[in-house]
Amino acid sequence: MKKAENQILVIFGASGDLTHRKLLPALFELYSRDLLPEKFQVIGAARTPQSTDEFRNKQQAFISEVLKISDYSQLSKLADFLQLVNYIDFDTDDAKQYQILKEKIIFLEKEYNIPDNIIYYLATPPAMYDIIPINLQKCGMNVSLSGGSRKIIIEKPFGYDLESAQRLNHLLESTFHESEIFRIDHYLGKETVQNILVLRFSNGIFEPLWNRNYIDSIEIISTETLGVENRGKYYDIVGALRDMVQNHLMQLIAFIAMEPPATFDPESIRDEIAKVFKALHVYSPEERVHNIIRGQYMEGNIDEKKVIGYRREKNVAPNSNTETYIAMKLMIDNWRWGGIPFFIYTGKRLKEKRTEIIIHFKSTPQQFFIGQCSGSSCNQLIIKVQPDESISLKFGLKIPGAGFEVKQVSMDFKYNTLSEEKLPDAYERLLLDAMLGDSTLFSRNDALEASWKFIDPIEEEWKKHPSKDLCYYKAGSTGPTIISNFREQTFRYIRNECELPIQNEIQ
Ligand SMILES: NC(=O)C1=CN([C@@H]2O[C@H](COP(=O)(O)OP(=O)(O)OC[C@H]3O[C@@H](n4cnc5c(N)ncnc54)[C@H](OP(=O)(O)O)[C@@H]3O)[C@@H](O)[C@H]2O)C=CC1
Ligand SMILES: O=C1O[C@H](COP(=O)(O)O)[C@@H](O)[C@H](O)[C@H]1O
Repeated sequence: MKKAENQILVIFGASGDLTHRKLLPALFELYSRDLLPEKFQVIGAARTPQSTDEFRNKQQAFISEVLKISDYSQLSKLADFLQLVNYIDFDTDDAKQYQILKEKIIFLEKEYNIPDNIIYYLATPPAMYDIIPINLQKCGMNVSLSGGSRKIIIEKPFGYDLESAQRLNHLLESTFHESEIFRIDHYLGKETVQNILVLRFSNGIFEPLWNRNYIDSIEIISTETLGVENRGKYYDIVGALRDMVQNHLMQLIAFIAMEPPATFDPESIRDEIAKVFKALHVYSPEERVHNIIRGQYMEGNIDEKKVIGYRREKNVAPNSNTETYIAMKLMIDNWRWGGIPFFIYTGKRLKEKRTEIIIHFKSTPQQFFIGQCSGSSCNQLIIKVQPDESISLKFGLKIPGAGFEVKQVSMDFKYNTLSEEKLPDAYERLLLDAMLGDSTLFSRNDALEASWKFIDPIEEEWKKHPSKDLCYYKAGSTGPTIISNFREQTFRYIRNECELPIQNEIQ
């Protein structure tokens, strides 16, 4: 495995949730697998006053809890890793403090003989995504005068709408080169998501079938049992459409729907992703009513424990109309997918945590056999992204005995049969790729803007009619929607979960 160049990683927002739950555990895993650069230092920066030793002690506790480390050798390895981690008190808004950060970087470069290669990670609230590049530029920290490299990783949400995304893109591109900008979407770091590309482009049997002639419809399901946790303030402004659909689920759609790239290099792949987003059918207001359903969770039970409704969550407006659930039919207006619906479902406080892609193939032209998969097609390809990662192909076979009765059976591949090792966390892969300068699994500006062009009209419509058609569902349920009839491909509310009057049902 190729090693990244020697470098320093600066994490802005180092005292926050993302750093201790994802970034530092991922770096420790890379360290344990000897994948970090030979010479490497981390500088954590945030306002909370604390010494490097205090920061290391806190991270020791966090990381061992997150990774469930208890044995002595692992704990001692963790202590060694934390020697690479430093902390400075830092306010992103205060331009003078960047000079102190610069001096710290120069000190570490000299002390550990690290060339001037710096990677900045923005793990702060999104409101700081513009001030940090501006101040880095003011202090000359966005370029290296000695031929070293600069990179910047930006967390989601990347913008709030098309205009803010364009503004942020413009600002970033005026301070860093596009090849130095890494817009992270952690779904692309998931092993099972990357495998969609390998499944499609290394197996000759799927490509001839992978189009409107053989595929009937595609479902993408991403449900969670978690509520908004301590992120009410962020979530109440954003909602499920911006939090999950605009980024993660659209990336899944892109991997399923994209054309084979000319070559397997980052730009060719990202060209194809952008083309999918540009081909998304933007609904007229009339079409929208029939193709998008939004919901919000009420109180209910998750794992037999009572949980509160969304409107009573901390930092959520008591009369909030923010959606915590989306069911949506998308169409891609191109030659491969014209007329084929992509159904997506995502929501919080649902019955189970599950992310899955189901490719429904068309049925045979005639159905000869009794029980032929209950009248619909026998053939589905199911890509289980998480948990229990697997790929299954479903088909119909004869039940032994007299006659020709058909039963749907399954050929299953489970990831845990491939290796004893647990699958790496998405952030491990993405941090490593960014350090290596490989942008394949990061979003490009044009694709992002195209995705906002699809999302914006929906949000604008909801802004005009904040509570219209908002449907409520009980926490712990399967949500308010089913596809009532796969052949007609229409959504229908599940009556007992939705408080909408019957006449509002979507036919
Ligand atoms: N947590 C998660 O699982 C995910 C988070 N994200 C994104 O990552 C980013 C960080 O999220 P998260 O860690 O949850 O947020 P937190 O609120 O937990 O952390 C924010 C961090 O920013 C620091 N900060 C805030 N203001 C300033 C400032 N003026 N100067 C310097 N540091 C500042 C805070 O520390 P202090 O108060 O000490 O300054 C803290 O370290 C967000 O943009 C979020 O949307 C994306 C996907 C998942
Ligand atoms: O980015 C986000 O993703 C998580 C879901 O991620 P997963 O890897 O657990 O599927 C979601 O809970 C969160 O609201 C969203 O901001």
